[in-house]
Amino acid sequence: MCNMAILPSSSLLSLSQRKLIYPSSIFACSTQIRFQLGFQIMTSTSKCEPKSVASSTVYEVPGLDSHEMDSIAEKTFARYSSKTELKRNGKGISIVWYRNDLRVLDNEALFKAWVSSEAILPVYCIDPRLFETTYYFGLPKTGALRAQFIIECLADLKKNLMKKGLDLLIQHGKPEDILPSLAKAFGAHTVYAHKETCSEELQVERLVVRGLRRVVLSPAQGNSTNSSSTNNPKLELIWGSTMYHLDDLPFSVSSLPDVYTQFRKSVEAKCTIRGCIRHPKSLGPPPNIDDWGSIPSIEQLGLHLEKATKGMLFLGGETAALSRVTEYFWKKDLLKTYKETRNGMLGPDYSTKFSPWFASGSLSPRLIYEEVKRYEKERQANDSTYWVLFELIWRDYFRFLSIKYGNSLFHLGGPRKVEQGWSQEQKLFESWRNGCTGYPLIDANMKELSTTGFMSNRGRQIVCSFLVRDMGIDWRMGAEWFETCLLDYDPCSNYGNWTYGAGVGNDPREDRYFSIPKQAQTYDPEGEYVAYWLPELVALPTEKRNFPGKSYIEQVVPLKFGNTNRHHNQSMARRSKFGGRQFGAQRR
Ligand SMILES: Cc1cc2nc3c(=O)[nH]c(=O)nc-3n(C[C@H](O)[C@H](O)[C@H](O)COP(=O)(O)OP(=O)(O)OC[C@H]3O[C@@H](n4cnc5c(N)ncnc54)[C@H](O)[C@@H]3O)c2cc1C
Ligand SMILES: Nc1ncnc2c1ncn2[C@@H]1O[C@H](COP(=O)(O)OP(=O)(O)OP(=O)(O)O)[C@@H](O)[C@H]1O
Repeated sequence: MCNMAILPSSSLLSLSQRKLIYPSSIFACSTQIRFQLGFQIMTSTSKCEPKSVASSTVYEVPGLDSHEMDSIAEKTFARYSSKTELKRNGKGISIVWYRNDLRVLDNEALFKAWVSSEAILPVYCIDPRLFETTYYFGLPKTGALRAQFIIECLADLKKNLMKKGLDLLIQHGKPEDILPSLAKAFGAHTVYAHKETCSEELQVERLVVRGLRRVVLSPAQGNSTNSSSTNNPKLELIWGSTMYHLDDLPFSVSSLPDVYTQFRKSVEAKCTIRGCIRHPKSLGPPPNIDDWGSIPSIEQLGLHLEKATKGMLFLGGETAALSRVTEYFWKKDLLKTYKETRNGMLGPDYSTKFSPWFASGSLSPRLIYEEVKRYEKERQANDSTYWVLFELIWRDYFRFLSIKYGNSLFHLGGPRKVEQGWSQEQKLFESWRNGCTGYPLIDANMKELSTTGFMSNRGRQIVCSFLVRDMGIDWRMGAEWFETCLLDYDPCSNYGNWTYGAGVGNDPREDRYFSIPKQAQTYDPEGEYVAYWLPELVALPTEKRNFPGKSYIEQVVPLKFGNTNRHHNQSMARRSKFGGRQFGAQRR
């Protein structure tokens, strides 16, 4: 085992200190104005109306102080703990292998480990493969912003496990090396973990199983019911990443409908969502361990973050996740207007911002389901309260699709094996990645992504369409850049949405062109969003900010359909050359 020095809490960067650093060449955009003077942190007590947003505003998400967050977490833990006496009936030690499920609440792997043992050893492996490069284009596999977010998740998980009478063992290395050696050292009979669905993660699962097979436990340590003396620890994988459970689907996953609406209608009519797993008050004791390892700093991971001066700053961990739920649903009472605001781009409150915590597993979608139902009972039920669940069904759908379509999700032709010519022109791609295309709406979104690790759903659809349709660039380059940057990176949702956006997804009807002039007019009519990210546009009249002409950098490519004139809208009904429709407005 190789442990790194214990991280002093002061070395966890405070929210307002973060900014992703990339090699300077990536940001070789001469017109970029760095606006780093006198920024202001917005918290829940600040007025954060998008219209009055200053270019230097930093929004903490959630916008609550740590005292309030701790109190929210404590109350939520109490609400989601078991009200009845629960009994554990196992023997020996079991291991919980934490992966993308960095939470205590509604964690079935943790619960099963508790039931089946006398002591649980929770472990997280800092897998060096996560800090290598993306598959095709050699970009950083995990950017510094997401790495920092995960570091915070781990620190918070450790704290919450300790409150439950446990701890978190941090190990540096590959799970297939670490878990068998821990199972051997502790005589653990079972390793519990949440099941993943994409090939990189599945390969690790296979290697862990292989490693565990080589460990021989004594009959007293094992979980085998037969009398054989060759008793290996087992890997027990549990489904826990979706709102609808895989086993509850009304069809086998290989027969998953290729049209989302069919999937949604079918699960809504035929399935129920399971209640959250409720834990006992204490999950202890943990096994006796002298050195629980240390959470690495961002520098120890070989990455670097610069102090952030604008945009949203997310705090990792279950405590922050539960606090954001309380803030968005209960404190700010925003759930009731979600459907009207969800296509926004500026500020923390137009949408839930739950995705980074879903991706790290700090937040369970079933808990959100229960909270939506509670809100509907205690406050009101309307289209907006339903719509959050509607979007979560999309998330489920992409997860199930990743099982049905396997690696084709990552291949150029996608699940439909579409044959089409794509460009890999580096210069064009870099102008997109760096936010130097000459189209303010694209540039602002791309700068938001690299600065904060987040981009709105609206923005993601627009920049995806621009890259694949207007530039004709290989969509996997865009998907891999998202993989590097996104705090909420999830292979299923990311590659699923990219294949849809590129027109190679399983549903041929989801093949759409987003007209930038039309999108700008509809979603940023006064140029507030672009002016926030591109301060050089602030001085322009509001109606010119998205259409700055010569006062902004030159456009790197013409638009495929229509010009950049803001009155452009006549040609919207034309069919695209890709066979797809051109969309000026909302996707769904
Ligand atoms: C090209 C592209 C790439 C994307 N990559 C990712 C990704 O890697 N990880 C990720 O979580 N989402 C991804 N999305 C989906 C979506 O943009 C984000 O989930 C959403 O913007 C997160 O913000 P929010 O939590 O405020 O969402 P809200 O609007 O508040 O929605 C609530 C939740 O519903 C789910 N959801 C909403 N829209 C989608 C969607 N289109 N697909 C899947 N789930 C959805 C998310 O879990 C989200 O947190 C991508 C979308 C596009 C177009
Ligand atoms: N979690 C993940 N995140 C990103 N990419 C993933 C993930 N899991 C699997 N992939 C991608 O799945 C693909 C698997 O490729 P691999 O070579 O193993 O299988 P394949 O189907 O034979 O592909 P190919 O024919 O392109 O070589 C790669 O593109 C890999 O990046």
